[in-house]
Amino acid sequence: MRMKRLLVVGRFQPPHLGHLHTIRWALDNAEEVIVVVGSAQESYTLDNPMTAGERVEALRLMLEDLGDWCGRIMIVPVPDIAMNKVWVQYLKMLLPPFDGVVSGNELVLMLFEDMGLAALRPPMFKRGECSGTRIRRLMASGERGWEGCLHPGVRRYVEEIGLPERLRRLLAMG
Ligand SMILES: Nc1ncnc2c1ncn2[C@@H]1O[C@H](COP(=O)(O)OP(=O)(O)OP(=O)(O)O)[C@@H](O)[C@H]1O
Ligand SMILES: NC(=O)c1ccc[n+]([C@@H]2O[C@H](COP(=O)(O)O)[C@@H](O)[C@H]2O)c1
Repeated sequence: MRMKRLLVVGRFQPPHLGHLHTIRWALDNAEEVIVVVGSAQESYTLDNPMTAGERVEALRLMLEDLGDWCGRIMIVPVPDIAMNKVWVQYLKMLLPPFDGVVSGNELVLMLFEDMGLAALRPPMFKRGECSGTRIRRLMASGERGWEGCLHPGVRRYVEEIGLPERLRRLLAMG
């Protein structure tokens, strides 16, 4: 049965084609999708180089391709909290009502299941290539090979904000 509203949770550092695949999959399973930009307080670190605002902007560029579907998607940045047990309650306070989550993250799936909500694991898309960790590692070491995992709009955007250079400098700082 199609649900009313599902969350897609991630850090989106940066948003890549695997994420686009998962958001499409969530839209097949729910009338509306809320893309939760997690760890919104983080920026300018090797694991979380982009600000929440930059991630929101990049996601919007990527989701433009979904055309009319865009009206069914909300993007909400959410800072982390120290207490995992009440995280889903915290999301309930911040967001419109939702039926469950789409995620490949074990902790996220467990926290939603324990609250009696739907916890759906999406199929992976080119996981070997489309991984935030891999993309950031290549950028930080000045290598190419990450471009094909990004939507053209996101590719242009990360070059505009100087993300590869930011990662190189963060790596050099140690
Ligand atoms: N290649 C992929 N195909 C489909 N879905 C993906 C893919 N990569 C990530 N996802 C989905 O996006 C969610 C959030 O992912 P996240 O932002 O952690 O991306 P990531 O590439 O795994 O990043 P990182 O390597 O930095 O942890 C995951 O739980 C998963 O559901
Ligand atoms: N206690 C919390 O704030 C809490 C718990 C579980 C997941 N999260 C967040 O959800 C997101 C999950 O995304 P990833 O799958 O990219 O790790 C992360 O930003 C993570 O920090 C936060």
